[in-house]
Amino acid sequence: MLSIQELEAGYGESMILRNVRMQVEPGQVVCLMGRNGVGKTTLMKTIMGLIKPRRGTITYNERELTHTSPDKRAKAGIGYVPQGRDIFPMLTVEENLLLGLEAGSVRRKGVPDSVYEMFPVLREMMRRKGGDLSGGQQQQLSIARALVAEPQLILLDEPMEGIQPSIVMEIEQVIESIKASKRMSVLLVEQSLTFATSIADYYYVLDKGTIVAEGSSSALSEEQVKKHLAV
Ligand SMILES: Nc1ncnc2c1ncn2[C@@H]1O[C@H](COP(=O)(O)OP(=O)(O)OP(=O)(O)O)[C@@H](O)[C@H]1O
Repeated sequence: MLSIQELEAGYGESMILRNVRMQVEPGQVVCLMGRNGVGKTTLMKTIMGLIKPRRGTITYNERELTHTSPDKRAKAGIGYVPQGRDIFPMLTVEENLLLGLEAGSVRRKGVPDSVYEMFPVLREMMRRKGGDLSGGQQQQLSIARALVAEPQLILLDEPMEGIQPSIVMEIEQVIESIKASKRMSVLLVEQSLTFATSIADYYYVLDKGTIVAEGSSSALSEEQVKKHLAV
């Protein structure tokens, strides 16, 4: 479904990603791991079209998207939840979610019930301002906002970062239920070995802008993680 070949991208003169190859198959949960600063966010942004690659191709559902705009990629069915929680603090939870509808290609008036079923707390807080939610709830809102557009592939950049363990579990459950629904693929940046081996199907390790290890998550050993991820 998503296929990346020989991708090179960066900022101005500085090339961050070199010769990146990656595949995400329909229904797969793929975990992208790597130390701080190796280029994980740069890769997610390049997939979403926020950074223009210098070389290589990005193909999605047999369509080449390498040079298309971020909104065309969103309309093609790619959802993106950036690192940090970029919700609109002055808008209500419901208004934040309705904005998510604009991104996709689905014509719908309201927030689908399935999204509130995944995040019951957002239904309870529908009329509250986004800025009044706790950090974990804002993270749930930012994932839910991407889901209302009903993407086929969702990119999640460190969704578990800096949130309390109980919310981490809720977000893991959401990812598990996305996986169980078999309607969406997930590509997420996550450092936890437990997550990578328990929920993800496949993993990639990025180091200095290139993929240095990959494989089925069930075969991911602590030794490999230590080798590639220890600081
Ligand atoms: N806007 C930018 N302009 C120039 N350099 C940047 C910019 N954003 C990131 N970089 C550099 O690109 C490199 C890769 O950063 P990136 O954020 O992709 O890494 P990361 O693996 O996601 O790290 P982290 O886990 O800390 O988020 C870093 O050296 C960073 O300093």
